[in-house]
Amino acid sequence: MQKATIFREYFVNKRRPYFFGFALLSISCLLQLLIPEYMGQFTDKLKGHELTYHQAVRYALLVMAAGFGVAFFRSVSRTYIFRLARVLEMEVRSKLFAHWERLSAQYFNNQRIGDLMSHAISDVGVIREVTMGGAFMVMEAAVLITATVTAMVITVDPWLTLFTMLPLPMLSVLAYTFNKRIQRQSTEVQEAVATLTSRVQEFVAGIRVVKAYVQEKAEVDFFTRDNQDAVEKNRQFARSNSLFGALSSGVVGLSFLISVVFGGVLVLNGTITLGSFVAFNTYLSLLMGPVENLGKVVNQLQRGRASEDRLLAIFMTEPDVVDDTEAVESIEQLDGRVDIKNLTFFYPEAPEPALRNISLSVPKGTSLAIVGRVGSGKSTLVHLLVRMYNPPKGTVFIDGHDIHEIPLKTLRGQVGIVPQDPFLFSSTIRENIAFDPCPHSEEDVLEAARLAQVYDNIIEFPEQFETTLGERGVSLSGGQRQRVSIARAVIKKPSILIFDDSLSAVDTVTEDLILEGLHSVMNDRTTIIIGHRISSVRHADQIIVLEEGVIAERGSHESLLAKNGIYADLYRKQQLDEAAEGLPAEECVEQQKPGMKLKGGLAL
Ligand SMILES: Nc1ncnc2c1ncn2[C@@H]1O[C@H](COP(=O)(O)OP(=O)(O)OP(=O)(O)O)[C@@H](O)[C@H]1O
Repeated sequence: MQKATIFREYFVNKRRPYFFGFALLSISCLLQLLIPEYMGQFTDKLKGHELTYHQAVRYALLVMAAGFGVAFFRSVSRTYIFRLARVLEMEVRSKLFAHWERLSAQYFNNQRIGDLMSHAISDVGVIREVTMGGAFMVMEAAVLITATVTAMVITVDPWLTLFTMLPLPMLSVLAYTFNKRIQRQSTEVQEAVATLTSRVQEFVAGIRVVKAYVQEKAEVDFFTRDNQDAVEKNRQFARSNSLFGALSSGVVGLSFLISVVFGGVLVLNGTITLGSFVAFNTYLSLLMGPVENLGKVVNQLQRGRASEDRLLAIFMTEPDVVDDTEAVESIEQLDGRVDIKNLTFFYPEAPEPALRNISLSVPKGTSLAIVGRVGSGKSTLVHLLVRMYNPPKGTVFIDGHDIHEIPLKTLRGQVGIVPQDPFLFSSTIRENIAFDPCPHSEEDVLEAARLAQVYDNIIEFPEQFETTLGERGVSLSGGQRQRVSIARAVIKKPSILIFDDSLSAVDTVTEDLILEGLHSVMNDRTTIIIGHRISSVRHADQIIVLEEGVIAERGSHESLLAKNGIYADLYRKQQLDEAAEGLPAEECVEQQKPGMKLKGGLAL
């Protein structure tokens, strides 16, 4: 996108409606010129004692009619132009949202929520102000200044007009001087507001952590500091604006002084009539508003440019995960065979790879479990399967297709991922579960909830599936949130189902019930499960152990125990932990659920 396209494109596309609004506004401006003319005639007649009662009433009515005409055409054109700007505001905001939706997870990793909100609200608002009030003021100033100065020259005196106009170029000098300062301060105000917004957002999202660590006072101090900073930035901005306004008014006042002194001399020596002098000063008062507005418009345009630059920077950010040119539209269905060949993956700008030389195969309908220490690359590996980030070409294959050949819509429609963070939207439980482009029946929602072992919890709420969740699902426990998140993935009946450590907040009994329940729907589908508990992964057809991005061990539960390596070590530690709690690892599940013996594979 080229520079300055938001305004340019908009004014080019809307040139006809703007021309119509401009025509209406011009009528209003021209009607305004009648008033000084009538005032001048009235004064001359009055001074010459020629004014009859009838003529006085006529002048009063003419001035009133002109006033009504001005008000009517001005308000119609204003409403018309303002409505156009509101449409632009809506369009830019929608375009921004749509663009954000196309950007990758990596983009959002590097952004503060407050900044994003400031772009969506403040910057788009400034764009609207420029095309609304700004455009209106520019049009009014252009017509009114041209017409008024012409009328002054023709109907009163060219020299008086020239001298009176002399101070006005100083306005341009002022605008130039204040130009940079106001633009910089506008950016600082936006940034301060963004910081404040981020602070509030983080505080609300992390309220439990704040309370648990008794950080209320520290948080209030941070907030107060940011709040004061925002006020100070706004104060500086307002100070520059009002100084600019005051100096502009001073310049206009100087014009009035010249008009009164020089015009008075012209009246005294008989060059112009008293009526012309009155008309001249009335013309001058008509000019004051638009000339002052020009100064405001300059400021507004500066702010508009700053906002436009920030928005263009977003629009010019190319999404790094898109359908490749080699994407094959005809791939609409996936069976679920996963092959990874010599995959080495670096996060952008990371010096070390997060994954090194990974090779593995997961046949359709089987299960793979991934274990490993914190930060060993487990989530990275599964995120690459849904192209949250781009794996190198020729490394990740599904059903034999390089993942880059699979349209994103197919890939993400057929691979269900239950993420580590079970984020829920502030809507009903039903809407959170049926969060899929494909419509789902009532029965599908209930079945998904049953499979995820959350049905019994939901029906205990007074509004059951219609229960509205607060932001991040605060009215649910961590385990319930995880299970609603599982229901959201299983309702899609994906060909590949991925659990990214998403059974950590449920007990081992519920975990087994979930896995066993899924067995019926996942019989010929592929499952990948990341888990820290051996109980989550031990039944998988194959297990890999990641260590610093490398597959350190692979095999079945039994073969890995026999190897007596990292996996066996982990297993022993977990057994000791559970024994310390008085609950032998294996006996625990089997004692609590007599008769339930998981079948081969991952019980899926
Ligand atoms: N978006 C990112 N940008 C840069 N580096 C990242 C990003 N996400 C993860 N990493 C790094 O990649 C490595 C692997 O992270 P990953 O989240 O895959 O680990 P993990 O095994 O899933 O850890 P955990 O068990 O804590 O979930 C870590 O060193 C991490 O710091």
